Amino acid sequence: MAEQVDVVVIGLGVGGEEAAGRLAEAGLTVVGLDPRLVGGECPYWGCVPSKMMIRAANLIAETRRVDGMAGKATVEPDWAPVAQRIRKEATDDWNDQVAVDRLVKKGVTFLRERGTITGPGRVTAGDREFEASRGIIVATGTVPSIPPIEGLAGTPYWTNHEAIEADTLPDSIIVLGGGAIGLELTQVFARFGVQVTVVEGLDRVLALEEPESSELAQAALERDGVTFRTGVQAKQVGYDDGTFTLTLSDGSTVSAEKLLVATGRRVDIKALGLDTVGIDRDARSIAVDEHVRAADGVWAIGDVTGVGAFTHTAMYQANVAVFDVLRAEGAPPADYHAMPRVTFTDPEIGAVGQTEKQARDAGLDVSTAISQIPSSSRGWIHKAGNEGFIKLVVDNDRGVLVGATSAGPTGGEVLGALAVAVHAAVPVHSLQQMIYAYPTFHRAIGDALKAL
Ligand SMILES: Cc1cc2nc3c(=O)[nH]c(=O)nc-3n(C[C@H](O)[C@H](O)[C@H](O)COP(=O)(O)OP(=O)(O)OC[C@H]3O[C@@H](n4cnc5c(N)ncnc54)[C@H](O)[C@@H]3O)c2cc1C
Ligand SMILES: NC(=O)c1ccc[n+]([C@@H]2O[C@H](COP(=O)([O-])OP(=O)(O)OC[C@H]3O[C@@H](n4cnc5c(N)ncnc54)[C@H](O)[C@@H]3O)[C@@H](O)[C@H]2O)c1
Repeated sequence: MAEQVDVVVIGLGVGGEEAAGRLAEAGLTVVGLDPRLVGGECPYWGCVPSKMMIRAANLIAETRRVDGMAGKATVEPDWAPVAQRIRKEATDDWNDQVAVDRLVKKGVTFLRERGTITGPGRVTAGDREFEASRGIIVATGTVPSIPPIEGLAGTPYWTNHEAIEADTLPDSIIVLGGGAIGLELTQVFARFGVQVTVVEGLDRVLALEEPESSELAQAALERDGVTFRTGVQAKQVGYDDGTFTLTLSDGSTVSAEKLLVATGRRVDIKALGLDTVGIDRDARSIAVDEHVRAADGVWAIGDVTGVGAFTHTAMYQANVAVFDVLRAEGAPPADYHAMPRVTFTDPEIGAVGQTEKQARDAGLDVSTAISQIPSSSRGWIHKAGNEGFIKLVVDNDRGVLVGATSAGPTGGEVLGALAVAVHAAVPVHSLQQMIYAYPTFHRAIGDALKAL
Protein backbone atom coordinates (compact mmCIF):
# COMPACT_ATOMS: atom_id res chain seq x y z
CA MET A 1 0.00 0.00 0.00
CA ALA A 2 1.38 3.42 -0.99
CA GLU A 3 2.36 5.80 1.80
CA GLN A 4 0.66 9.22 1.48
CA VAL A 5 3.03 12.23 1.42
CA ASP A 6 2.98 15.72 -0.07
CA VAL A 7 6.17 15.66 -2.14
CA VAL A 8 8.83 13.16 -3.22
CA VAL A 9 12.19 14.61 -4.26
CA ILE A 10 14.22 12.23 -6.44
CA GLY A 11 17.91 13.08 -6.24
CA LEU A 12 19.45 15.10 -3.43
CA GLY A 13 22.27 17.00 -5.08
CA VAL A 14 22.45 20.73 -4.49
CA GLY A 15 19.07 21.29 -6.20
CA GLY A 16 17.13 18.45 -4.58
CA GLU A 17 18.62 19.02 -1.13
CA GLU A 18 17.62 22.69 -1.23
CA ALA A 19 14.07 22.01 -2.47
CA ALA A 20 13.41 19.12 -0.06
CA GLY A 21 14.67 21.05 2.97
CA ARG A 22 12.73 24.21 2.14
CA LEU A 23 9.45 22.35 1.49
CA ALA A 24 9.76 20.37 4.74
CA GLU A 25 10.48 23.58 6.64
CA ALA A 26 7.31 25.03 5.09
CA GLY A 27 5.35 22.21 6.73
CA LEU A 28 4.91 19.71 3.88
CA THR A 29 5.60 15.99 4.33
CA VAL A 30 8.62 15.39 2.11
CA VAL A 31 10.46 12.20 1.19
CA GLY A 32 13.96 12.68 -0.25
CA LEU A 33 15.66 9.86 -2.17
CA ASP A 34 19.28 9.42 -3.17
CA PRO A 35 21.26 6.16 -3.43
CA ARG A 36 24.52 8.12 -3.11
CA LEU A 37 25.66 11.11 -1.06
CA VAL A 38 23.31 13.91 0.00
CA GLY A 39 24.71 17.05 -1.63
CA GLY A 40 25.53 15.30 -4.90
CA GLU A 41 28.38 16.15 -7.22
CA CYS A 42 29.26 19.68 -6.10
CA PRO A 43 30.51 19.14 -2.52
CA TYR A 44 32.06 15.68 -3.05
CA TRP A 45 33.45 15.55 -6.61
CA GLY A 46 32.85 18.98 -8.10
CA CYS A 47 32.89 22.66 -7.20
CA VAL A 48 34.15 22.53 -3.63
CA PRO A 49 37.08 20.10 -3.78
CA SER A 50 38.13 21.35 -7.22
CA LYS A 51 38.24 24.92 -5.93
CA MET A 52 40.36 23.75 -2.96
CA MET A 53 42.79 22.26 -5.48
CA ILE A 54 42.75 25.51 -7.44
CA ARG A 55 43.41 27.56 -4.31
CA ALA A 56 46.51 25.44 -3.63
CA ALA A 57 47.70 25.57 -7.24
CA ASN A 58 47.25 29.35 -7.33
CA LEU A 59 49.32 29.73 -4.16
CA ILE A 60 52.14 27.95 -5.98
CA ALA A 61 51.79 30.24 -9.00
CA GLU A 62 51.68 33.39 -6.87
CA THR A 63 54.79 32.29 -4.98
CA ARG A 64 56.58 31.84 -8.28
CA ARG A 65 55.62 35.43 -9.16
CA VAL A 66 57.62 36.78 -6.20
CA ASP A 67 60.81 36.66 -8.30
CA GLY A 68 61.48 40.07 -9.83
CA MET A 69 58.72 41.73 -7.81
CA ALA A 70 59.34 41.05 -4.12
CA GLY A 71 62.61 39.14 -3.72
CA LYS A 72 63.21 35.44 -4.13
CA ALA A 73 60.92 32.56 -3.25
CA THR A 74 61.04 28.90 -3.95
CA VAL A 75 58.17 26.50 -3.59
CA GLU A 76 58.21 22.73 -3.52
CA PRO A 77 54.75 21.58 -4.51
CA ASP A 78 53.37 18.77 -2.37
CA TRP A 79 50.01 17.19 -3.17
CA ALA A 80 49.63 15.55 0.27
CA PRO A 81 48.10 18.57 2.10
CA VAL A 82 45.68 19.16 -0.79
CA ALA A 83 44.49 15.54 -0.83
CA GLN A 84 44.23 15.60 2.94
CA ARG A 85 42.21 18.83 2.97
CA ILE A 86 39.79 17.41 0.39
CA ARG A 87 39.43 14.20 2.38
CA LYS A 88 39.00 15.87 5.76
CA GLU A 89 37.52 19.33 5.25
CA ALA A 90 35.64 19.13 1.97
CA THR A 91 34.20 15.64 1.87
CA ASP A 92 34.54 14.16 5.38
CA ASP A 93 36.10 11.16 3.64
CA TRP A 94 33.10 11.07 1.28
CA ASN A 95 30.71 10.69 4.19
CA ASP A 96 27.46 12.68 4.11
CA GLN A 97 26.27 12.14 7.70
CA VAL A 98 26.33 15.88 8.45
CA ALA A 99 24.23 16.61 5.36
CA VAL A 100 21.79 13.79 6.13
CA ASP A 101 21.38 15.02 9.74
CA ARG A 102 20.81 18.58 8.49
CA LEU A 103 18.12 17.39 6.06
CA VAL A 104 16.37 15.17 8.59
CA LYS A 105 16.41 18.01 11.15
CA LYS A 106 14.48 20.11 8.64
CA GLY A 107 11.82 17.38 8.63
CA VAL A 108 12.66 15.44 5.45
CA THR A 109 12.27 11.65 5.49
CA PHE A 110 15.51 10.52 3.84
CA LEU A 111 15.94 7.14 2.15
CA ARG A 112 19.24 6.09 0.60
CA GLU A 113 17.41 4.59 -2.35
CA ARG A 114 17.03 5.11 -6.07
CA GLY A 115 13.58 6.48 -6.95
CA THR A 116 11.45 5.27 -9.86
CA ILE A 117 8.28 6.99 -11.00
CA THR A 118 5.47 4.49 -11.56
CA GLY A 119 2.62 6.85 -12.47
CA PRO A 120 1.22 10.31 -11.66
CA GLY A 121 2.36 11.15 -8.11
CA ARG A 122 3.66 7.63 -7.53
CA VAL A 123 7.28 6.75 -6.74
CA THR A 124 8.86 3.50 -5.61
CA ALA A 125 12.06 3.40 -3.57
CA GLY A 126 13.41 0.00 -2.55
CA ASP A 127 10.44 -1.91 -1.15
CA ARG A 128 8.40 1.22 -0.38
CA GLU A 129 5.89 3.07 -2.50
CA PHE A 130 4.79 6.67 -2.07
CA GLU A 131 1.86 8.65 -3.36
CA ALA A 132 2.67 12.35 -3.45
CA SER A 133 -0.41 14.60 -3.38
CA ARG A 134 1.44 17.77 -4.43
CA GLY A 135 3.86 16.05 -6.79
CA ILE A 136 7.35 14.88 -7.62
CA ILE A 137 10.54 16.90 -8.02
CA VAL A 138 13.15 15.30 -10.28
CA ALA A 139 16.69 16.49 -9.48
CA THR A 140 18.83 13.62 -10.66
CA GLY A 141 21.72 15.62 -12.16
CA THR A 142 24.12 14.24 -14.74
CA VAL A 143 26.83 11.62 -15.12
CA PRO A 144 30.07 11.90 -17.13
CA SER A 145 29.50 11.52 -20.85
CA ILE A 146 32.05 8.97 -22.06
CA PRO A 147 32.65 9.05 -25.82
CA PRO A 148 32.51 5.73 -27.72
CA ILE A 149 36.22 5.71 -28.60
CA GLU A 150 37.62 2.35 -29.64
CA GLY A 151 39.55 0.75 -26.77
CA LEU A 152 38.46 3.25 -24.09
CA ALA A 153 35.90 1.09 -22.28
CA GLY A 154 37.55 -1.23 -19.82
CA THR A 155 40.67 0.91 -19.32
CA PRO A 156 41.23 2.51 -15.90
CA TYR A 157 40.54 6.04 -17.18
CA TRP A 158 39.67 8.80 -14.71
CA THR A 159 36.53 10.87 -14.56
CA ASN A 160 36.19 13.84 -12.19
CA HIS A 161 35.62 11.31 -9.37
CA GLU A 162 39.06 9.67 -9.56
CA ALA A 163 40.74 13.04 -10.21
CA ILE A 164 39.20 14.57 -7.08
CA GLU A 165 39.88 11.47 -4.97
CA ALA A 166 43.55 11.17 -6.04
CA ASP A 167 45.92 10.84 -3.08
CA THR A 168 48.94 11.09 -5.36
CA LEU A 169 49.42 12.68 -8.76
CA PRO A 170 50.82 10.92 -11.82
CA ASP A 171 53.92 12.14 -13.68
CA SER A 172 51.84 12.71 -16.78
CA ILE A 173 48.19 12.84 -17.81
CA ILE A 174 46.14 13.30 -20.97
CA VAL A 175 43.02 15.41 -20.43
CA LEU A 176 40.40 14.61 -23.04
CA GLY A 177 38.11 17.66 -23.33
CA GLY A 178 38.99 21.34 -22.99
CA GLY A 179 35.84 22.54 -21.20
CA ALA A 180 35.56 23.89 -17.66
CA ILE A 181 36.36 20.60 -15.91
CA GLY A 182 39.26 19.81 -18.22
CA LEU A 183 40.91 23.23 -17.99
CA GLU A 184 40.48 23.78 -14.25
CA LEU A 185 41.97 20.39 -13.40
CA THR A 186 44.66 20.72 -16.08
CA GLN A 187 46.01 23.90 -14.53
CA VAL A 188 46.01 22.34 -11.06
CA PHE A 189 47.92 19.27 -12.25
CA ALA A 190 50.39 21.36 -14.27
CA ARG A 191 51.18 23.64 -11.33
CA PHE A 192 51.88 20.56 -9.21
CA GLY A 193 54.43 19.40 -11.79
CA VAL A 194 52.39 16.95 -13.88
CA GLN A 195 53.06 16.89 -17.65
CA VAL A 196 49.60 17.57 -19.11
CA THR A 197 48.39 17.24 -22.69
CA VAL A 198 44.89 18.52 -23.45
CA VAL A 199 43.13 16.92 -26.42
CA GLU A 200 40.12 18.95 -27.57
CA GLY A 201 38.05 17.85 -30.56
CA LEU A 202 36.91 21.38 -31.50
CA ASP A 203 39.33 24.00 -32.81
CA ARG A 204 39.41 25.90 -29.52
CA VAL A 205 39.05 25.25 -25.79
CA LEU A 206 36.10 26.75 -23.85
CA ALA A 207 34.31 26.70 -27.18
CA LEU A 208 31.02 28.05 -25.80
CA GLU A 209 32.67 31.25 -24.56
CA GLU A 210 34.13 34.23 -26.47
CA PRO A 211 37.07 33.34 -28.78
CA GLU A 212 39.17 35.82 -26.76
CA SER A 213 38.50 33.68 -23.64
CA SER A 214 39.66 30.54 -25.42
CA GLU A 215 42.89 32.24 -26.53
CA LEU A 216 43.57 33.65 -23.09
CA ALA A 217 42.94 30.33 -21.30
CA GLN A 218 45.12 28.35 -23.70
CA ALA A 219 47.97 30.87 -23.53
CA ALA A 220 47.85 30.94 -19.71
CA LEU A 221 47.93 27.16 -19.47
CA GLU A 222 50.75 26.96 -22.02
CA ARG A 223 52.77 29.22 -19.72
CA ASP A 224 52.16 26.57 -17.04
CA GLY A 225 53.75 24.03 -19.40
CA VAL A 226 50.60 22.42 -20.79
CA THR A 227 50.57 21.01 -24.34
CA PHE A 228 47.40 21.48 -26.40
CA ARG A 229 46.13 19.37 -29.28
CA THR A 230 43.00 21.10 -30.56
CA GLY A 231 40.88 20.23 -33.59
CA VAL A 232 41.79 16.55 -33.39
CA GLN A 233 39.64 13.62 -32.29
CA ALA A 234 40.81 10.64 -30.29
CA LYS A 235 40.25 7.64 -32.56
CA GLN A 236 41.65 4.86 -30.41
CA VAL A 237 42.79 4.32 -26.83
CA GLY A 238 45.38 1.77 -25.84
CA TYR A 239 46.41 0.90 -22.29
CA ASP A 240 49.50 -1.16 -21.73
CA ASP A 241 51.92 -1.54 -18.87
CA GLY A 242 50.57 1.49 -16.98
CA THR A 243 50.59 3.80 -20.01
CA PHE A 244 47.69 5.21 -22.00
CA THR A 245 48.26 5.88 -25.70
CA LEU A 246 45.73 7.87 -27.70
CA THR A 247 45.78 7.68 -31.47
CA LEU A 248 44.42 10.95 -32.84
CA SER A 249 42.54 11.69 -36.06
CA ASP A 250 45.67 13.18 -37.70
CA GLY A 251 47.52 9.88 -37.14
CA SER A 252 49.71 11.16 -34.31
CA THR A 253 49.80 9.58 -30.85
CA VAL A 254 49.95 10.95 -27.31
CA SER A 255 50.98 8.87 -24.30
CA ALA A 256 50.71 9.42 -20.53
CA GLU A 257 50.40 7.56 -17.26
CA LYS A 258 46.76 8.62 -16.72
CA LEU A 259 43.81 9.66 -18.86
CA LEU A 260 41.13 12.04 -17.57
CA VAL A 261 37.93 11.98 -19.62
CA ALA A 262 36.27 15.40 -19.27
CA THR A 263 34.12 15.40 -22.39
CA GLY A 264 30.91 16.80 -20.92
CA ARG A 265 28.01 15.40 -18.94
CA ARG A 266 24.78 13.60 -19.89
CA VAL A 267 21.50 12.97 -18.10
CA ASP A 268 20.74 9.39 -17.10
CA ILE A 269 16.94 9.24 -17.02
CA LYS A 270 15.99 6.18 -19.05
CA ALA A 271 15.20 4.04 -15.98
CA LEU A 272 13.42 6.81 -14.05
CA GLY A 273 9.92 5.90 -15.28
CA LEU A 274 9.33 9.32 -16.83
CA ASP A 275 7.19 7.79 -19.60
CA THR A 276 4.58 6.90 -16.94
CA VAL A 277 3.93 10.63 -16.48
CA GLY A 278 4.14 11.55 -20.16
CA ILE A 279 7.77 12.75 -20.29
CA ASP A 280 10.11 11.57 -23.05
CA ARG A 281 12.60 9.18 -21.40
CA ASP A 282 14.92 9.37 -24.43
CA ALA A 283 15.28 13.17 -24.42
CA ARG A 284 18.73 14.75 -23.82
CA SER A 285 17.28 16.59 -20.81
CA ILE A 286 13.93 17.17 -19.13
CA ALA A 287 12.24 20.20 -20.71
CA VAL A 288 10.68 22.57 -18.18
CA ASP A 289 8.52 25.68 -18.37
CA GLU A 290 9.10 28.98 -16.55
CA HIS A 291 7.89 27.40 -13.28
CA VAL A 292 10.21 24.43 -13.87
CA ARG A 293 7.18 22.21 -14.43
CA ALA A 294 7.93 19.19 -16.61
CA ALA A 295 4.43 17.67 -16.56
CA ASP A 296 1.32 17.85 -14.41
CA GLY A 297 2.55 17.35 -10.83
CA VAL A 298 6.20 16.94 -11.91
CA TRP A 299 8.91 19.56 -11.51
CA ALA A 300 12.53 19.18 -12.68
CA ILE A 301 15.49 21.20 -11.41
CA GLY A 302 19.26 21.35 -11.81
CA ASP A 303 21.52 19.75 -14.39
CA VAL A 304 18.79 17.33 -15.50
CA THR A 305 16.93 20.26 -17.13
CA GLY A 306 19.86 21.00 -19.45
CA VAL A 307 19.78 24.70 -18.49
CA GLY A 308 23.37 25.62 -17.60
CA ALA A 309 25.05 22.88 -15.59
CA PHE A 310 25.91 25.01 -12.58
CA THR A 311 25.27 24.82 -8.86
CA HIS A 312 23.83 28.32 -8.85
CA THR A 313 21.33 27.30 -11.57
CA ALA A 314 20.24 24.24 -9.59
CA MET A 315 19.73 26.42 -6.48
CA TYR A 316 17.87 29.03 -8.53
CA GLN A 317 15.53 26.47 -10.06
CA ALA A 318 15.00 24.87 -6.64
CA ASN A 319 13.72 28.23 -5.42
CA VAL A 320 11.35 28.54 -8.41
CA ALA A 321 10.04 25.01 -7.75
CA VAL A 322 9.55 25.63 -4.03
CA PHE A 323 7.40 28.71 -4.71
CA ASP A 324 5.34 26.82 -7.29
CA VAL A 325 4.85 23.68 -5.18
CA LEU A 326 3.75 25.86 -2.26
CA ARG A 327 1.42 27.74 -4.64
CA ALA A 328 2.89 30.89 -3.12
CA GLU A 329 1.82 34.36 -4.16
CA GLY A 330 4.25 36.12 -6.49
CA ALA A 331 6.03 32.92 -7.54
CA PRO A 332 9.06 34.08 -9.56
CA PRO A 333 9.19 32.72 -13.13
CA ALA A 334 12.58 31.39 -14.17
CA ASP A 335 14.56 33.74 -16.40
CA TYR A 336 18.00 32.79 -17.66
CA HIS A 337 18.91 35.89 -19.71
CA ALA A 338 21.67 36.83 -17.25
CA MET A 339 23.16 33.40 -16.63
CA PRO A 340 26.56 33.89 -14.99
CA ARG A 341 29.39 31.37 -15.18
CA VAL A 342 33.04 31.39 -14.11
CA THR A 343 35.82 29.07 -15.20
CA PHE A 344 38.19 29.16 -12.26
CA THR A 345 41.45 29.03 -14.15
CA ASP A 346 44.09 31.68 -13.42
CA PRO A 347 43.15 34.10 -14.96
CA GLU A 348 39.54 33.50 -13.97
CA ILE A 349 37.15 33.70 -16.90
CA GLY A 350 33.73 34.98 -15.93
CA ALA A 351 30.89 35.58 -18.35
CA VAL A 352 27.23 36.52 -18.21
CA GLY A 353 24.42 36.45 -20.74
CA GLN A 354 25.11 36.12 -24.45
CA THR A 355 28.43 35.95 -26.24
CA GLU A 356 28.88 38.17 -29.28
CA LYS A 357 28.11 35.23 -31.59
CA GLN A 358 24.99 34.23 -29.67
CA ALA A 359 23.71 37.82 -29.78
CA ARG A 360 24.37 38.11 -33.53
CA ASP A 361 22.82 34.68 -34.20
CA ALA A 362 19.74 35.89 -32.30
CA GLY A 363 19.43 38.68 -34.88
CA LEU A 364 20.43 41.56 -32.62
CA ASP A 365 22.15 44.70 -33.89
CA VAL A 366 25.33 44.29 -31.83
CA SER A 367 28.25 46.49 -30.80
CA THR A 368 31.19 45.19 -28.81
CA ALA A 369 34.09 46.74 -26.95
CA ILE A 370 37.12 45.30 -25.23
CA SER A 371 39.51 46.73 -22.66
CA GLN A 372 42.71 44.95 -21.66
CA ILE A 373 43.49 44.41 -17.97
CA PRO A 374 47.32 44.79 -18.35
CA SER A 375 46.83 48.30 -19.75
CA SER A 376 44.40 49.34 -17.00
CA SER A 377 45.95 51.13 -14.01
CA ARG A 378 45.38 48.24 -11.65
CA GLY A 379 46.54 45.66 -14.16
CA TRP A 380 49.75 47.59 -14.79
CA ILE A 381 50.36 47.88 -11.02
CA HIS A 382 49.59 44.18 -10.52
CA LYS A 383 52.13 43.18 -13.21
CA ALA A 384 52.90 39.44 -12.91
CA GLY A 385 49.75 37.44 -13.61
CA ASN A 386 47.77 40.44 -14.85
CA GLU A 387 46.44 38.92 -18.11
CA GLY A 388 42.77 39.45 -18.86
CA PHE A 389 40.16 41.62 -20.54
CA ILE A 390 36.64 42.97 -20.29
CA LYS A 391 34.39 42.40 -23.30
CA LEU A 392 30.96 43.98 -23.60
CA VAL A 393 28.18 42.87 -25.93
CA VAL A 394 25.59 45.59 -26.52
CA ASP A 395 22.13 45.38 -28.06
CA ASN A 396 22.12 48.69 -29.95
CA ASP A 397 18.35 48.83 -30.32
CA ARG A 398 17.72 48.65 -26.57
CA GLY A 399 20.98 50.36 -25.53
CA VAL A 400 21.76 47.68 -22.93
CA LEU A 401 24.37 45.01 -22.35
CA VAL A 402 23.12 41.54 -23.28
CA GLY A 403 26.40 39.85 -22.43
CA ALA A 404 29.84 40.44 -21.03
CA THR A 405 33.07 38.65 -20.20
CA SER A 406 35.37 39.53 -17.34
CA ALA A 407 38.69 37.68 -17.48
CA GLY A 408 41.65 38.34 -15.26
CA PRO A 409 42.77 38.25 -11.64
CA THR A 410 39.47 38.08 -9.69
CA GLY A 411 37.63 37.97 -13.03
CA GLY A 412 34.79 36.07 -11.37
CA GLU A 413 34.34 38.79 -8.74
CA VAL A 414 34.48 41.64 -11.25
CA LEU A 415 31.74 39.78 -13.14
CA GLY A 416 29.32 40.75 -10.35
CA ALA A 417 28.95 44.30 -11.65
CA LEU A 418 28.41 43.11 -15.22
CA ALA A 419 25.87 40.52 -14.08
CA VAL A 420 23.83 43.29 -12.40
CA ALA A 421 23.99 45.34 -15.60
CA VAL A 422 22.79 42.47 -17.81
CA HIS A 423 20.21 41.23 -15.30
CA ALA A 424 18.61 44.62 -14.72
CA ALA A 425 19.14 45.88 -18.31
CA VAL A 426 20.88 48.99 -16.99
CA PRO A 427 21.12 51.49 -19.90
CA VAL A 428 24.64 51.71 -21.33
CA HIS A 429 24.61 55.52 -21.00
CA SER A 430 23.91 55.09 -17.30
CA LEU A 431 26.84 52.64 -16.92
CA GLN A 432 29.00 55.18 -18.78
CA GLN A 433 28.15 57.85 -16.19
CA MET A 434 29.03 55.68 -13.20
CA ILE A 435 32.10 56.33 -11.03
CA TYR A 436 34.47 53.33 -10.99
CA ALA A 437 36.83 53.31 -8.00
CA TYR A 438 40.51 53.87 -8.77
CA PRO A 439 42.58 51.69 -9.10
CA THR A 440 40.37 48.61 -9.06
CA PHE A 441 40.20 45.77 -11.56
CA HIS A 442 36.52 46.57 -12.15
CA ARG A 443 37.50 50.03 -13.38
CA ALA A 444 38.42 48.28 -16.64
CA ILE A 445 34.64 48.01 -17.23
CA GLY A 446 34.62 51.82 -17.49
CA ASP A 447 37.50 51.65 -19.99
CA ALA A 448 35.54 49.21 -22.17
CA LEU A 449 32.41 51.39 -21.96
CA LYS A 450 34.43 54.36 -23.21
CA ALA A 451 35.47 52.30 -26.25
CA LEU A 452 31.86 51.70 -27.32
C1 LIG B 1 34.67 18.86 -11.39
C2 LIG B 1 33.45 19.74 -11.36
C3 LIG B 1 33.56 21.06 -10.96
C4 LIG B 1 32.44 21.87 -10.93
N1 LIG B 1 32.59 23.16 -10.54
C5 LIG B 1 31.51 23.98 -10.50
C6 LIG B 1 31.64 25.32 -10.07
O1 LIG B 1 32.73 25.80 -9.71
N2 LIG B 1 30.54 26.10 -10.05
C7 LIG B 1 29.31 25.63 -10.42
O2 LIG B 1 28.33 26.38 -10.37
N3 LIG B 1 29.15 24.34 -10.83
C8 LIG B 1 30.23 23.52 -10.88
N4 LIG B 1 30.07 22.22 -11.27
C9 LIG B 1 28.73 21.76 -11.68
C10 LIG B 1 27.86 21.38 -10.44
O3 LIG B 1 28.52 20.39 -9.68
C11 LIG B 1 26.51 20.86 -10.91
O4 LIG B 1 25.90 21.83 -11.74
C12 LIG B 1 25.58 20.58 -9.72
O5 LIG B 1 26.13 19.58 -8.91
C13 LIG B 1 24.21 20.16 -10.23
O6 LIG B 1 23.38 19.85 -9.14
P1 LIG B 1 22.15 18.86 -9.33
O7 LIG B 1 21.41 18.90 -8.01
O8 LIG B 1 21.41 19.18 -10.55
O9 LIG B 1 22.78 17.42 -9.59
P2 LIG B 1 23.88 16.53 -8.87
O10 LIG B 1 24.76 17.30 -7.98
O11 LIG B 1 24.51 15.72 -9.96
O12 LIG B 1 23.02 15.55 -7.94
C14 LIG B 1 22.09 14.64 -8.48
C15 LIG B 1 21.83 13.55 -7.45
O13 LIG B 1 20.77 12.72 -7.93
C16 LIG B 1 21.02 11.39 -7.54
N5 LIG B 1 20.23 10.49 -8.38
C17 LIG B 1 20.41 10.18 -9.68
N6 LIG B 1 19.45 9.32 -10.09
C18 LIG B 1 18.65 9.10 -9.02
C19 LIG B 1 17.48 8.32 -8.79
N7 LIG B 1 16.89 7.59 -9.78
N8 LIG B 1 16.92 8.31 -7.56
C20 LIG B 1 17.45 9.05 -6.56
N9 LIG B 1 18.55 9.81 -6.71
C21 LIG B 1 19.14 9.83 -7.93
C22 LIG B 1 22.53 11.24 -7.68
O14 LIG B 1 22.99 10.18 -6.86
C23 LIG B 1 23.03 12.62 -7.21
O15 LIG B 1 23.38 12.62 -5.84
C24 LIG B 1 31.17 21.36 -11.30
C25 LIG B 1 31.04 20.02 -11.68
C26 LIG B 1 32.16 19.21 -11.72
C27 LIG B 1 31.99 17.77 -12.11
N1 LIG C 1 33.56 26.59 -12.84
C1 LIG C 1 32.41 26.01 -13.16
O1 LIG C 1 31.32 26.57 -13.06
C2 LIG C 1 32.43 24.60 -13.63
C3 LIG C 1 33.57 23.83 -13.48
C4 LIG C 1 33.55 22.53 -13.96
C5 LIG C 1 32.40 22.04 -14.53
N2 LIG C 1 31.31 22.81 -14.64
C6 LIG C 1 30.10 22.30 -15.29
O2 LIG C 1 30.24 20.94 -15.61
C7 LIG C 1 29.82 20.71 -16.94
C8 LIG C 1 30.69 19.66 -17.55
O3 LIG C 1 32.03 20.15 -17.77
P1 LIG C 1 32.94 19.55 -18.91
O4 LIG C 1 34.18 20.34 -18.96
O5 LIG C 1 33.03 18.07 -18.77
O6 LIG C 1 32.02 19.73 -20.19
P2 LIG C 1 32.02 20.81 -21.37
O7 LIG C 1 30.86 20.42 -22.21
O8 LIG C 1 32.11 22.19 -20.85
O9 LIG C 1 33.37 20.54 -22.16
C9 LIG C 1 33.63 19.30 -22.75
C10 LIG C 1 34.63 19.49 -23.87
O10 LIG C 1 35.01 18.20 -24.35
C11 LIG C 1 35.08 18.27 -25.76
N3 LIG C 1 34.87 16.91 -26.28
C12 LIG C 1 33.73 16.20 -26.29
N4 LIG C 1 33.96 14.98 -26.83
C13 LIG C 1 35.26 14.93 -27.17
C14 LIG C 1 36.10 13.95 -27.73
N5 LIG C 1 35.63 12.75 -28.07
N6 LIG C 1 37.40 14.25 -27.92
C15 LIG C 1 37.90 15.46 -27.56
N7 LIG C 1 37.15 16.43 -27.02
C16 LIG C 1 35.85 16.17 -26.81
C17 LIG C 1 33.98 19.24 -26.16
O11 LIG C 1 34.24 19.78 -27.44
C18 LIG C 1 34.07 20.28 -25.04
O12 LIG C 1 34.95 21.33 -25.36
C19 LIG C 1 29.91 22.03 -17.66
O13 LIG C 1 28.80 22.18 -18.50
C20 LIG C 1 29.93 23.06 -16.60
O14 LIG C 1 28.68 23.72 -16.54
C21 LIG C 1 31.31 24.08 -14.21
